Amino acid sequence: MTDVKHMKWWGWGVDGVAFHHEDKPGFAPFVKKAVGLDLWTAERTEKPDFADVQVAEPIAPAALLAELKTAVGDENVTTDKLERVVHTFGKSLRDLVRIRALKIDRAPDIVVYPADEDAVAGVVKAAVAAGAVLIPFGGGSNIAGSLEPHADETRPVISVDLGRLRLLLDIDEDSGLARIQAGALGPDLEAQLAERGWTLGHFPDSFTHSTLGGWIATRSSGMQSDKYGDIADIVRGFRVVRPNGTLVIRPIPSASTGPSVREMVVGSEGRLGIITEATVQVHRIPEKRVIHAYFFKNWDHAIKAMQEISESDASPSITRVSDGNESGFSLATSKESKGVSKFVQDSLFSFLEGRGWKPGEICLSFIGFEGSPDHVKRTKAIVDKIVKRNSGLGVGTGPGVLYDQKKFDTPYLRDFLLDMGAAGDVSETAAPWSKLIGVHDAVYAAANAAYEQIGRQGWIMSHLSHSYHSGACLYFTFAFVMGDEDPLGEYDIVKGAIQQAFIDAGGTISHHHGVGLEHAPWLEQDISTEGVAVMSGLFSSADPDGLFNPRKIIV
Ligand SMILES: Cc1cc2nc3c(=O)[nH]c(=O)nc-3n(C[C@H](O)[C@H](O)[C@H](O)COP(=O)(O)OP(=O)(O)OC[C@H]3O[C@@H](n4cnc5c(N)ncnc54)[C@H](O)[C@@H]3O)c2cc1C
Repeated sequence: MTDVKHMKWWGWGVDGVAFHHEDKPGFAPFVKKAVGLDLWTAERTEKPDFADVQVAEPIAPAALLAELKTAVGDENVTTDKLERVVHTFGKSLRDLVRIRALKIDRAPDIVVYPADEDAVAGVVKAAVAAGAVLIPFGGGSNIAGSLEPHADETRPVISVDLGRLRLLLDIDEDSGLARIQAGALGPDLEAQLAERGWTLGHFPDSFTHSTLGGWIATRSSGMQSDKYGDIADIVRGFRVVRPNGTLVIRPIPSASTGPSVREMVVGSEGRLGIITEATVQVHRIPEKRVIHAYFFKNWDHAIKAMQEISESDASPSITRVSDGNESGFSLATSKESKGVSKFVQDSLFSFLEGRGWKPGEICLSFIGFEGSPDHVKRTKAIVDKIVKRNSGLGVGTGPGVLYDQKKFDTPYLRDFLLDMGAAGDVSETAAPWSKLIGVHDAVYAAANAAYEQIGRQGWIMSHLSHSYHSGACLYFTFAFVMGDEDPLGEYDIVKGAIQQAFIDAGGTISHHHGVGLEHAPWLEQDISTEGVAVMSGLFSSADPDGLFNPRKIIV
C-alpha cells in the first residue's frame, strides 16, 4: 500500500502523542473551577478497539474497481476497513464523539491514491461513467463536516486521497510564485520550499496534518495571515480536474475577468472538482522572526490597541490577543515556573494588581514581527508606542517562544478532555471593528444561556487573531462535561447558540473553517436567500448529477 501518512482513526494527530497535565500545576484546578471536572479522580475511557467498529460492506461494483485500478494501479485502490474508516470523517467534535462511540452511518466504499493529474482524471472518468460519488481527501483535518458521505447515499462513494501528489514542482523566483501539488502536507511543503530559501507563510494550527488542496478547498487561514494573507490571497492559480477536462486558472496577480472562477473554487469543498496543483505566492525566509508578549488591562484596551496596530504603518505577522478568560487558561497551561522566573511572574502580577489591574480581566497578547532586523526594530517601535498608549505592558519574548513551541500541541487537548467525557470545541467568526466587542459579548451571553438550558457548568473564552483593515477574526473555545444520554444533542444546543449569536451580532458563520455540514444551516442568514440561490445554481450546473462531494455547503 502507499506511504501516505494519516492521523489516528479515532482522534487528532499521531498515536502515542497526548496532552498531559501533571507538569502544569495550574491546569487541574483551572478545569475544576471552569467545568467542574476533577482531572485527578475522573474516570478515563479506554482507546476504542478497532475490532468493534461496524462498517457496512462496501458498494464496490467489480467493473468500477477494475476501471479505478487501470487509472491508478492495482495497489492504489482499496476497500480495506481501516482505510475506509480513516477517510470517513474530519476531526470536528461531532466526528470525534461519533468515532469514539463506534458510530459510522456511511463510510466511503473505495479509497484511491492517484499519483498524478492523469490518474486523477482517470478516477473521475471511471466514477462519472459508473455514477459514483467522489470525495477529495487532503489531510482529513477539517472541522466543519466537509468529508462524510451522506448517510442515505446509495451510490458507490470513492474517497480520492491526494496524499501522493506532494511535490514542489517549480518556483518562479522572479515572481515569488511556486507550483505545488495539492496533496502536500504543511511540513512537507515548507521543507521543500525551505531547501530553496522560500516559505509559503501559511501556518494554520492544523498545519502538521492538513494539505494545500484542503486549505484552498476550505478557505483556510494561518496564524501569520496578517503578513502573508489568507489562503484566498496566497493562491493565485490552480488546476482542477472535472468530468469534461481540467479547469485551469493561470497565476495572474490580479484580473478583471468578471465573476472570479478562482474565487468560486476557493472554498468549494470538493464540489467543483479535484484540485491537483496550485500556484501560490511564496516569500524569501525572513532574516529575523520574533514573537513578543504584551499584557493589557482589559479586553476593551486590548481590542483598541489591535485596531490601532492594524491601522498603523507597522505590519506585524501576528496580532493576537486573548480575553481575560483565555489569558487565565494560557497561564494555567504553563509548566511550573520555578526560581527566578516564578519570582519575576509573581512580582509582575502583584505590580499589576497594585496598579488596579484585575486578574480575571488581564489580557495576554502575542505580536509577531518578521523581516530584516531593521524592519523588525521599526515595526516593534510602532507597536510598543500603541501598546503604551493603550496602557499595555511589554513582557519580552519569553512567553512568545513558549507559544510558538506549543501551538501545534494544543489540538491534542480535545482528545484529552474527551477521554473524561468533556467536550472542548471551537467556533470562529469575523466582524467589523465596530461590532467586535458586541459579537464577543453576544457569544458569551448565548453560550452561558445554552449551558443553563442543558443544565451544565460551561466555559467560554476567546481571542482575536487575523486583523484586517475593517475588522478581525474572533475565535471562541467552549467546554463542558457532556451527559451520557445525548452528548451531541447538548453540544448542538451550545454550538448552535454560538453560531446564531455570530449572525445576530453582525459576524459571519466562519472566518476560516468553511461551511461543510456543520455551518450550512446558517448560510442563508449569512449570505442571503439570493446568495444561496446563486451558489446553488453554480453547483447544480457544474455538477448536475451531484457526484462531487454532494450536499456540502448547501445540503
Ligand atoms: C485542531 C485543529 C486546528 C485547526 N486550525 C485551523 C487553522 O488555524 N486555520 C484553518 O484555516 N483551519 C484550521 N483547522 C481546520 C482544517 O485544518 C482546515 O479546514 C484545513 O484547511 C483542511 O485541510 P485538509 O487537507 O485536512 O482537508 P480535508 O479535511 O481532507 O478536506 C476538507 C475539504 O476540502 C476538500 N478537499 C481536500 N482536498 C481537496 C482537493 N485537492 N481538491 C478539492 N477538494 C479538496 C474535501 O473534499 C473537504 O470537503 C483546524 C482543524 C483542527 C482539527
